[in-house]
Amino acid sequence: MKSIIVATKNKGKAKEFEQLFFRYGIEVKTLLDFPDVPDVEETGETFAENAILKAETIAKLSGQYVVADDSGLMVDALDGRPGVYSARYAGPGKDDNANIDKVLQELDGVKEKDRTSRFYCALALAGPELKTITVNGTCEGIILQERRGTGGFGYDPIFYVPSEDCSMAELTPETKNNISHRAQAMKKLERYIKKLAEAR
Ligand SMILES: O=c1[nH]c(=O)c2ncn([C@@H]3O[C@H](COP(=O)(O)OP(=O)(O)OP(=O)(O)O)[C@@H](O)[C@H]3O)c2[nH]1
Ligand SMILES: [Mg+2]
Repeated sequence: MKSIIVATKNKGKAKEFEQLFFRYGIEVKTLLDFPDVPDVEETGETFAENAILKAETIAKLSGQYVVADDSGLMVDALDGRPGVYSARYAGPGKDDNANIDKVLQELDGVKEKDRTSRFYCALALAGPELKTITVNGTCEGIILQERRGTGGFGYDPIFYVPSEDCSMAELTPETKNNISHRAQAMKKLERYIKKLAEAR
């Protein structure tokens, strides 16, 4: 296998997956390369359900091996929100900035020790003659009072990573791809990816 489809229309994720799969010599195509493919509705109640939904739908359509990512931010003081609704937290049509504003507003007055949170990533691998595989990864952090850094995407500017002493948006792409929830999940998928890479 020289290439794989990652069933995402998120440019930030697409970039990260290009780098993550490059390590295995695999080229990534995303749904940004196939603009006519309709959105897969994320009707699941969990990250894993949504990742399976996206991977299996696109695998069926394409007949190829597909990885899908469903991920999000879970804030303890908000009972785990934004959670599976992370991409659309501030409402339909709103962007990353509006989502960040909503989280900061909801945490207004909450002390640092109570601003604990984590990013969660579920990955599903689906394809011909393959029982769909799901894995997950997490990354622990603290929600900052204000934005820091310009890298990454989504909630990265307000997500402080204690082990690196900076926000996720201040990390180099290489470091984010070594420590992130997505990187942790990819490590668990590694042996399956390697097998597929060798098989074709
Ligand atoms: O700061 C962040 N750093 C990350 O590393 C990260 N990973 C996920 N997220 C947030 O969670 C949503 C996923 O929702 P999601 O899995 O449905 O993806 P999406 O709708 O953006 O694209 P698609 O893959 O479904 O096409 C995203 O939009 C982001 O708001 C992140 N935020
Ligand atoms: Mg989505």
